[in-house]
Amino acid sequence: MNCRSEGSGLAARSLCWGPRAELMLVRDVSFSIVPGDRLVILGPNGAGKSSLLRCLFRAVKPLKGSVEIDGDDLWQLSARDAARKIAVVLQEMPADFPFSVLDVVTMGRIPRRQGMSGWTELDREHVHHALDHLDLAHLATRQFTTLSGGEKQRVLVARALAQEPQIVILDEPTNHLDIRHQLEILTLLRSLGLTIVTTLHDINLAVDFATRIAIMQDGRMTCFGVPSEVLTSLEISRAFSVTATAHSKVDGDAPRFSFSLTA
Ligand SMILES: Nc1ncnc2c1ncn2[C@@H]1O[C@H](COP(=O)(O)OP(=O)(O)OP(=O)(O)O)[C@@H](O)[C@H]1O
Repeated sequence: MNCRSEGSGLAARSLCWGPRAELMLVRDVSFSIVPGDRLVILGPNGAGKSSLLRCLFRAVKPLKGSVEIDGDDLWQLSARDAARKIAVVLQEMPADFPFSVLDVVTMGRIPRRQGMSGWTELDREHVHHALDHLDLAHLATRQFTTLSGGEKQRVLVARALAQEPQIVILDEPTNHLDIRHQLEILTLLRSLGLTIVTTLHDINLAVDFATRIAIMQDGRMTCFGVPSEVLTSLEISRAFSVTATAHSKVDGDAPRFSFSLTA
């Protein structure tokens, strides 16, 4: 079975959202990515990154503006169609979550289920393929709550893959992962050919992973573009209020950075 897919285009048009009209957490955000793009959203704590993601995967409805998938307004799609197109990997998971790893990954198939029918052979194939892909087959019968943070993270990515989405949206997918698993998960995501939108706090990981970078500050997208253009010492220093020093820029690639507190 092949996990590769085409991905979908995704766009935000003058997007605004907040829990109430006088508290806007996403302010007039516009961007557009094409199928197969990997957009990394960077920004300081509280900049509105997770709030923007929530708009993109239809958890909250924009107060103004719109989100489009392949030119279609996200809110004109049925919830089921949206769930088939977009898979989401978040941090939060209830502590009392009495399911096995196999159960959790199988949940990724729910948007693909026909009526009240049981799981098909195809469903099982996708689930086992996703478990194998994330090196989780040996944990299939374990209770999800007994896993380490890194193992849980891999299960949630496997659930997303089992869904056969065109777009995967992830909030800090490398949290809890050791450096090897961070690199493995980003390499895997990159190999899928899907459209990916993710937040990351590690700017140097973002350099290698992203085809597009966005920087958010105070609810606004202050920069958007290819990593080599957006990730400059000046922009990073400005956004994060630190001194960012660029190292070893080669052949038009974005450089790596080291950081220190600004005196
Ligand atoms: N429902 C809400 N009501 C009030 N304030 C909220 C609500 N949701 C988020 N906030 C606040 O809005 C700001 C942006 O939150 P958000 O989680 O989008 O930021 P973030 O960039 O993802 O931050 P982090 O990097 O710390 O995860 C934060 O100050 C947060 O406390």
